[in-house]
Amino acid sequence: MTAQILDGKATAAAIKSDLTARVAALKEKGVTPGLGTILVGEDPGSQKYVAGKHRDCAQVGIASIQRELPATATQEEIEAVVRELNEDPACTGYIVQLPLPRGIDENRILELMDPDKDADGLHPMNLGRLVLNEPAPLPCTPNGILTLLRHYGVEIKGAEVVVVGRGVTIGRPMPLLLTRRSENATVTQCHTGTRDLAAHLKRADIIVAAAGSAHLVRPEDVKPGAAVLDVGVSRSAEGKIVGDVHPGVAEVAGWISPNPGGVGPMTRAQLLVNVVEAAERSAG
Ligand SMILES: Nc1nc2c(c(=O)[nH]1)N[C@@H](CN(C=O)c1ccc(C(=O)N[C@@H](CCC(=O)O)C(=O)O)cc1)CN2
Repeated sequence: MTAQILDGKATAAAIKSDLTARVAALKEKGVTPGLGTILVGEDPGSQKYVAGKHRDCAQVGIASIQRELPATATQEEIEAVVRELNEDPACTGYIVQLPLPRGIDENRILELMDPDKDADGLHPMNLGRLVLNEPAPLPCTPNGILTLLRHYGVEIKGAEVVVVGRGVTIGRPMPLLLTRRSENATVTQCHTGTRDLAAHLKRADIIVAAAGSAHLVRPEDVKPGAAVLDVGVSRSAEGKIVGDVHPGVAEVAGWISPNPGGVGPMTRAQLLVNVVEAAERSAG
């Protein structure tokens, strides 16, 4: 039997349709949400993701503020743009597209952001709030994954979840979201230091593969019926996306997120949710 598709594109479209109405209601109250993006360098992937974020904004009525700097930009030059967006009243929320070029202190840039304008939920204060179980904007990819699982009725409560990867945008925050009382999953975090990845994967009801290692999760590693979310992005010689999940996993899993068309569109939708929620808070 072939796995059911966790269709991120369709689910994101439904979220955007709801947000369009909420943005219209905000505008009637005199509040126009505005998303700022800071893109440093010419990485084609990052350029594509940022362009997608602004396309989404146009669709739902959010204003766009785009700042681009060359790959040669200094720490001080990037920080100056962060300060500018902190002060700009038209910018109600913003993101710094990651990764930043080598040599730039990413953590210092994130720390400089106004936490109330942090649309990615990656400011240390907001990550701390997540640890402390306080309200905060949630990191977009992990929250998008949860929304996708809920949308398709995949049982999270009590599930054994294996998260592969420990990056700041997905791997680190994902277990924090999954182990909240509202989710109540049991999480194992695997990474390059994990001794027997296959043994962990075989026990999982839900796998979140975010290692960036092509076809790391093989069909023989997956428990029949498991939900498998493919977050990894590697590129083939022809420039096509190759995920962390081998295509043969679709014959074993109960649910699978396509890549592209799964978690990526959910990441973008969740960013818009964060922007609209921040604007709604400011509108009172
Ligand atoms: N500041 C941030 N930087 C990065 C984040 C993030 O959440 N905040 N996550 C990733 C990149 N990312 C968002 O920025 C992102 C990745 C993928 C997609 C997406 O829609 N992908 C499409 C395929 C696009 C393609 O063909 O290349 C899909 O999966 O269908 C959106 C956003 C790292 N940086």
